[in-house]
Amino acid sequence: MSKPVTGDFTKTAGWLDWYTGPSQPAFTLPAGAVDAHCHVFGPGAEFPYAPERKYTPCDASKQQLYALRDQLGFARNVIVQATCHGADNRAMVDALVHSGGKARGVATVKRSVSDAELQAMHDAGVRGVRFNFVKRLVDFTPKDELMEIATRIAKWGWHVVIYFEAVDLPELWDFFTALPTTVVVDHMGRPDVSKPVDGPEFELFLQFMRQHPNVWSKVSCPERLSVTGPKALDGERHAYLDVIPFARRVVEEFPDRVLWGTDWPHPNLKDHMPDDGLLVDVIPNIATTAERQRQLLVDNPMRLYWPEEA
Ligand SMILES: O=C(O)c1cc(C(=O)O)oc(=O)c1
Repeated sequence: MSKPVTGDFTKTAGWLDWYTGPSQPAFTLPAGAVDAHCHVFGPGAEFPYAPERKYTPCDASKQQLYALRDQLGFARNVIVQATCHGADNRAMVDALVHSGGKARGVATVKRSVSDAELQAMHDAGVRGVRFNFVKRLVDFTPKDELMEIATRIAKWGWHVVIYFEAVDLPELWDFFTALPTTVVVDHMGRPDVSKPVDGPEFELFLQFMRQHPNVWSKVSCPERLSVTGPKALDGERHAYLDVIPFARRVVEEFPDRVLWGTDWPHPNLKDHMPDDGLLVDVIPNIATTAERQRQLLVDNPMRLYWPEEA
């Protein structure tokens, strides 16, 4: 893979660029596997980063994403609008239309979005909107605006992706449970994995899924959630052992409502940048049978993003 650059923009201090030359995973992905959470950044010279962004990344282009897809053995991608592009979805949509049908997307929109714009995004392959509640990433959007958007996009059969921190779930519960669509939680609602997997905080998240069959979860981002590692670097094929009980619990209880994604190019990691090949090798530790792996990587994402083929 080519090296990361940042054209016209200055990266946030301490920014870690994505890992070049990832390992070949030891785990062979099932045929038709979907990387259901990844991003494109710019390139900034072509698709400028949003003025209201909270970080400036290195560029991570569609060509670089698709090279990674092919190397790791994924068949398709779901490209999630990154907050550094705000509600300007051009980079993500451009990646979709140049994917040869192998990518679908999740957008960020404002109340002012027109039906014609939603239809154009649908035609390009967008199938959801993302609502972000992580305070370091976005400014606050009133819940009535978000509910209005959710009600509108439901007409296109889209779903809502939510990103929040575990401590904020009680306050957001009423809003989340009132959403009229399928709801997909990013990165298991960011559990604090130094707390017990059977403790009250993670139990609340499991209750959220148990009580609401429209709620799905991405069991992604061990590299972001891990406290004790070991890191997916230097040939380590048993990485992030502290996150595995959390992800495995979700996969075992809700096998038909889980998704997995690389999260490439891994925005805002401060500690290390994982080798994406070694990150793929975490999958068989969280989905431990061939059937669970096929549900996680093929059946579930196909049902949500390519229902016409599933
Ligand atoms: O935790 C994060 O920093 C992060 C950021 C973004 C984004 O900026 O869109 O997306 C993610 O999935 C995770």
